[in-house]
Amino acid sequence: MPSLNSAPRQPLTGTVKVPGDKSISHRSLMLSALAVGESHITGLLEGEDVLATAEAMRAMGATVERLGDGEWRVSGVGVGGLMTPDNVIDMGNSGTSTRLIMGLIASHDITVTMTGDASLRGRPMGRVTVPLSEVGAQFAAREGKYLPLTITGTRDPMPIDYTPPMASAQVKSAVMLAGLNTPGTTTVREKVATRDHTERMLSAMGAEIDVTEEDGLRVVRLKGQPELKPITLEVPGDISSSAFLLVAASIIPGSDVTIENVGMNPLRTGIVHALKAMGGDIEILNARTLGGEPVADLRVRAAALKGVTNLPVDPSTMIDEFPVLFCAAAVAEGTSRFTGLEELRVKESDRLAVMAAGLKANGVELTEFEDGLEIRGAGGNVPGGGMVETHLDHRIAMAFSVLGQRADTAVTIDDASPIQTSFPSFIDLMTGLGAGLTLKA
Ligand SMILES: O=C(O)C1=C[C@@H](OP(=O)(O)O)[C@@H](O)[C@H](O)C1
Ligand SMILES: C=C(OP(=O)(O)O)C(=O)O
Repeated sequence: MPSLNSAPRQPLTGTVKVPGDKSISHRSLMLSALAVGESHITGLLEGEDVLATAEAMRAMGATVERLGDGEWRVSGVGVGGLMTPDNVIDMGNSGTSTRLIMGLIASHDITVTMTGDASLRGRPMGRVTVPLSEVGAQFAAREGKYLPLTITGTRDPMPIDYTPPMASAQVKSAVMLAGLNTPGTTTVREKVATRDHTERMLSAMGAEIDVTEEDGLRVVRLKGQPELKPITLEVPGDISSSAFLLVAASIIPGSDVTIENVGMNPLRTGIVHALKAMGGDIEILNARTLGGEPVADLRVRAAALKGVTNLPVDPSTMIDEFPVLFCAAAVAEGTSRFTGLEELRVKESDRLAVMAAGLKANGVELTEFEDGLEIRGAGGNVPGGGMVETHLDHRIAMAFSVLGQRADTAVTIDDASPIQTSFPSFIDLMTGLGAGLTLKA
């Protein structure tokens, strides 16, 4: 369990690319595994979460091969062609792999047992077992809702019309993916629009998928049992990974960083708007489209950030970026107040409680609410000197690596290993730009 020491070194300067988008990488492997023919993917994120998806799709019969750095070839089994794996599948730390693959299995006549690490085994699965039971799948889960869990899909799936009670792209996608091998039309009605990578990719692969606005809801309808065409896809850089660089360069005086090829799907760009609302200096350059998704280069320069009490963005457009945004608020001048964030309590860790504890340990003043945090910014360096417990959460480890760059005394992160799940090159990339990050065995 290597710990990580974060202390200021020099301004961040340079031009970099971050690894491929995690959400798009997962979906590219799952959907190409169901296509008829050979798909070719470049820029795939080779973090542990996506590798867990690759292994699971292989275990269920697809041919998934790594050709080189980020370059993968997948031969699909066709919609309806998944097979029962000959062992338990281990999803590691990845909620997205678990919930989306449960959707795929639900409408296949196969049985799969899934497990994961201590973090994943504590995350709620009822949010997907409830709608997937309506489809006809059966579940045996620990305490009715946790991994390890055995799912038995049905040979006779029902198309459902489902309105998820929470804003979750994973729940929406699980239901849509179950709808793939289901006759008739599967419908999901979202109260709040969440990331639409599943919809975009299914449409690019030839599925009939239709998105409308009805009675204030975003309604997605998928016609079942399409033949999916294979894809040739270049995965854009992950804006959620870029967020650590955006905040770091904003708060470290003298920084000037350009991140090339960042995915700018409008349902993911909340962090850019949030930082701008705090006085951040971010330029969006060279906007273009790549593989059905908008991308751009982002130039970020240091700025004197101000606290924000009324964030002008929907939380779902930056849900994984709140830990690092809280660190920006800790350094900003004035008080920030973030609410409507109850979903953060069911991520890899309880991100409200774990961030509150780590910030307090480093001298930041704050109040924790049921659904958010109020953070009283230092208007400059935070005291630091604290030990942060990451609780197997990559975003916590990376957020505090960023905060340490504006601390009077170094910040220590107890365990850097979770960073491997989503951003394996994080420490090298940050130190290459000028950050002071040191791993301790
Ligand atoms: O669909 C996806 O790829 C994801 C959806 C989000 O989860 P929820 O659906 O639980 O909000 C996000 O936190 C996760 O990192 C990736
Ligand atoms: C919540 C996250 O991922 P997952 O739900 O896939 O574990 C994340 O990456 O921050």
